[in-house]
Amino acid sequence: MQRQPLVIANWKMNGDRHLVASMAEALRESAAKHPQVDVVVCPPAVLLPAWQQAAFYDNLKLGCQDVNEHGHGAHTGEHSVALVQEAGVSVALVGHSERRQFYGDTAERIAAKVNTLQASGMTVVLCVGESAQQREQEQTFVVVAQQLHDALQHVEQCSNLVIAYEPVWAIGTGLTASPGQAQEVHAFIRNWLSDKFGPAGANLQLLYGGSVKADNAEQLFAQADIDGGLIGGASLVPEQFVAICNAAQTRSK
Ligand SMILES: O=C(CO)COP(=O)(O)O
Repeated sequence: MQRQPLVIANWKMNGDRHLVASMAEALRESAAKHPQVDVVVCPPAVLLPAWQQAAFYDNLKLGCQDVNEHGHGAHTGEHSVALVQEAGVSVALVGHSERRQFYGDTAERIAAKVNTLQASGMTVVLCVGESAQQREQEQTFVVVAQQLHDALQHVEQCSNLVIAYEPVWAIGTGLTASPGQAQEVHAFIRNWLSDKFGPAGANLQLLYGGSVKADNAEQLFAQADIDGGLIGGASLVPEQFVAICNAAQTRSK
């Protein structure tokens, strides 16, 4: 079965209403050039209403960068699944390395978030990836397998699940994994998912993230097990992001 290409913008703590307007317009204008590509934008939560107001096209969805694992209550500063859904969100990133490193996303919390999201029917984009030191010590596969195991240990069926491989050393550094390095880990992840979930696991969309730009996207997306990208810096520049969406379209041909 052919997997639909998918490109996700992670704006992190960047952007404003003007960028929402210019990005929405650029995407709308280019939509005809990437009709087979699912595009998701994950702005900071306060910009979700601005995105909701911006005109939409069929394959564009809204995402959030994180959610709280609890349903509601005294969790100052946090957003529940119900709150982000109210803002039009249907896709959530979970376990981004910045949240793992700096904002207390332990393996247990990540698993709890995955479970809460799965129960809601939202699409989970689980982020995994090794640090530079772990790669040097040849721990990449061990680390990625452990992260997958920890996050998915209570998950029995894998609908609405996407895995993003984001090597920490490639995020925001300009150091992209080579297509070969990225493919090797994606193939490993696909095997792992196949072992756990069977054919449905083997057919999940897998994304690469880490310094994807307009000029390296096509080569990365051409790899057998890479179905698209999770884009940080380049998702803040309309021409760059549109070019990356166009590169994903070539994959589906
Ligand atoms: O962390 C990322 C996306 O989630 C990748 O960020 P960059 O594309 O800026 O390296």
